[in-house]
Amino acid sequence: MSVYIEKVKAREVFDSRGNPTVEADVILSDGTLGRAEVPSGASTGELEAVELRDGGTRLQGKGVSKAVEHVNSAINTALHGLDPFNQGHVDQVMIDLDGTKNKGKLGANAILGISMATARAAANYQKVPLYRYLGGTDLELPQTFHNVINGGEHADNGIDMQEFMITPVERTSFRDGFEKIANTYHVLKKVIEDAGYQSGLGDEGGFAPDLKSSEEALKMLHEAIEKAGYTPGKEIAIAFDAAASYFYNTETKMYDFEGTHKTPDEMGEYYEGLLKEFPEIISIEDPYSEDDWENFEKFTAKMGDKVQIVADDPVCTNPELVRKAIKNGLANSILIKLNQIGTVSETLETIRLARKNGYTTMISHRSGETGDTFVADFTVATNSAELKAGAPARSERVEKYNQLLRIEEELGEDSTRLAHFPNSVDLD
Ligand SMILES: C=C(OP(=O)(O)O)C(=O)O
Ligand SMILES: [Mg+2]
Repeated sequence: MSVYIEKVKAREVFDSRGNPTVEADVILSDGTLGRAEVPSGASTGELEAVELRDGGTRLQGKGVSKAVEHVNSAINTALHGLDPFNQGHVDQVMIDLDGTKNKGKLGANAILGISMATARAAANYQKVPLYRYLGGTDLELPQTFHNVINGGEHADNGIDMQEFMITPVERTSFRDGFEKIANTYHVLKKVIEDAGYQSGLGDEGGFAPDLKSSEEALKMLHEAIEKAGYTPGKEIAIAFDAAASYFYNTETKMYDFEGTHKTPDEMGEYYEGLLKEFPEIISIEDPYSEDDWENFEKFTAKMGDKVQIVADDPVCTNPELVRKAIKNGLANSILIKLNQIGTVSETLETIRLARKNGYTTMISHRSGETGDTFVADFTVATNSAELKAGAPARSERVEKYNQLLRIEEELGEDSTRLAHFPNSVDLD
């Protein structure tokens, strides 16, 4: 082996919500450095790998000094001398060292930081971009989903659904699609202000007006798309993440949604009503709670051939849970968040599993982000065709899109195919 891992180390830095997070370095024997920063969610699935925080887990604002210490001591000792090009082995050594099912001992934030930084170091050593190192050739730019109105856990307003996204659906370059998204975002600000609401921002850079309902938010998106000069569904479509675990009542098994108490069936009727009112909706994430697989499955059986149905909280990027989801027909698409499972190789396994079984995959940022653009390269490398990384505003979000602009420049515009559901079969 010509080059090996000499040393790994980590430090506490801060994320877009001002909370501490892990930055990890992998240094190779020739001095090459790979660096990565770990994001952090707010609407976390119950079964996510553990984000280790000082004085407990998942408490916003708590430090990550224990996770940092695990990198600097145990992980550093275990990885010394390993081949940085054998990502699977590096990840497995950390999984074994941790020894728990949920990475609760060392912390998924410690392990993921080093896992991502290892891939970066290997790419840097080969002097190739990360997307090229991880993905090889025959790559395509993704369709991007932009959360422009924030609700639920991501904003302090009256909207219970979490994310209202716009997405370019024309067969065009990434740059052209993104420009249309940015134009719509600016018009949306005016639509919100003209309706008498504040246009302050939520966690993912979308506006967080104090609307009373999700339907009102969708109406505003529809209006903004038209006022920006586009046809809803033709140039720009709509997607939403209901993140329904947030408004599910585990005792009554009802959905306490925007002042109503809906049965699961009534929730389904509500979604169907939205699809009728806004035919430009092409993707729905987490329409039911992570504790309500039965109704999630029922909805997919009924609506899965009409709209993309994405599973996030119920499966947490976990290959075992994704296997169960596929067997049960839970959804037709899987949301992919690296820190839900905690290593690059396990995330790749989940993606392969989903794809082999006809599920689409949407790579995702977290609501607490950093300037790290790993997910942009990762989406291209895995030909995932879909990425959600927040609004076309706020640098921790926009940096991901700017990285895609750079990648498109390198790959050429032919790399943008916009393989969007349900028209994902390229026939012309
Ligand atoms: C990106 C999301 O939010 P968070 O990072 O808070 O889980 C999501 O729920 O899809
Ligand atoms: Mg989600």
